[in-house]
Amino acid sequence: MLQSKALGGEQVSLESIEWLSNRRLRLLDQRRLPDRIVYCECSSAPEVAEAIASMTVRGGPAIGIAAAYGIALAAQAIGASEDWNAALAADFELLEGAQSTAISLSWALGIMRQTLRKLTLQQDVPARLLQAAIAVHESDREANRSMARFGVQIFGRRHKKPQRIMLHSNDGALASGGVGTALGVVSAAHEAGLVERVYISETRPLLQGSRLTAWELAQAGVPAQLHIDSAAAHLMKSEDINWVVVAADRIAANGDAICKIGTYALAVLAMHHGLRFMVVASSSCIDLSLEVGDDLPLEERSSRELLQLGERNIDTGTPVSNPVFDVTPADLIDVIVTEKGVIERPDEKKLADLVSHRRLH
Ligand SMILES: CSC[C@H]1O[C@H](OP(=O)(O)O)[C@H](O)[C@@H]1O
Repeated sequence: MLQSKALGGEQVSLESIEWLSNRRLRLLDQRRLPDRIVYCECSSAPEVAEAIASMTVRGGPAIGIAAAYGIALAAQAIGASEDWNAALAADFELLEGAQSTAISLSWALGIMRQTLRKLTLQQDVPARLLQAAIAVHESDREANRSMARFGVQIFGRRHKKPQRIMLHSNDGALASGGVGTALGVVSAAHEAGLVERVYISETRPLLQGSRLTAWELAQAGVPAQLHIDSAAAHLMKSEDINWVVVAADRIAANGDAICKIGTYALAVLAMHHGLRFMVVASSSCIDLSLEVGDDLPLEERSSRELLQLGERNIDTGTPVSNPVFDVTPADLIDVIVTEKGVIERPDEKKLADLVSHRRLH
């Protein structure tokens, strides 16, 4: 069990998602962290869909796991049916529509659909769907461990001295079913003595970096400092940083990575300043049906995220653009770390090989 302390000092589990025995899904409300520890309990698929849309639960893998449990909740509420596909159709559609960028959502729901197709009416469908959701959760936990191992090997193999690493957004335990993707690699590398310092960008407008990553790394005892997003270039120029390490919500067939808004800028800056650029994501994030990253419509969120400053409304009537993801071209990515192995200088063939094999190494 991953533990952490809230700002008030009480011990808190970093598990952002927990299935409770009374057929409820408990979510750590990530909007309230780090100063408030608030849980919300879902008992239906619509409640889970709302938790995803409102970013109560966020982060690609965590969203997929929550959606899988959402189907389990729906099946338990139905109890018995002569036609489970029809009975669950609306819940699947609602959950699929809750977020459109993180492929983990559609991937997890695909696993649930696949499970349902293999079940017969003589079987306990609600129980089997819950088992499938638990398996989705556990497979992500294990994938995180594999990615952390592969990432540490890269740092250990290439570098004699501990590294300085820049992070963006939050891709740790809160955003996953285990230790996280990019943050899992960084935490494991720190335990191996391979991290000198981490530079965390606050990640406006929802501050995934300053609220969540800073909180996770403080609990892990990783030396880190926080900066505003627009300080990244200055720090790369003046601080001898070695790596940028990020997660991806989706990876196109040619290796373009769709990640949190601001990641593309960091990749361009990393190229200019001679830093290496690592993307950490499970192989299920690779979308071979998406030829290039720019083919994916990028999500925009409400202008309120920019115009509501605490109690203050700073709306001047100026039109707002609030894209929440962007595309980092494959040629700016040095290495993609997945649970199956590592791809250096990603390209279409290497990604297709990775997807078709159980493991690369
Ligand atoms: C891929 S998991 C972490 C993922 O979460 C962030 O997005 P959001 O906070 O909007 O869910 C960011 O895109 C990271 O890539």
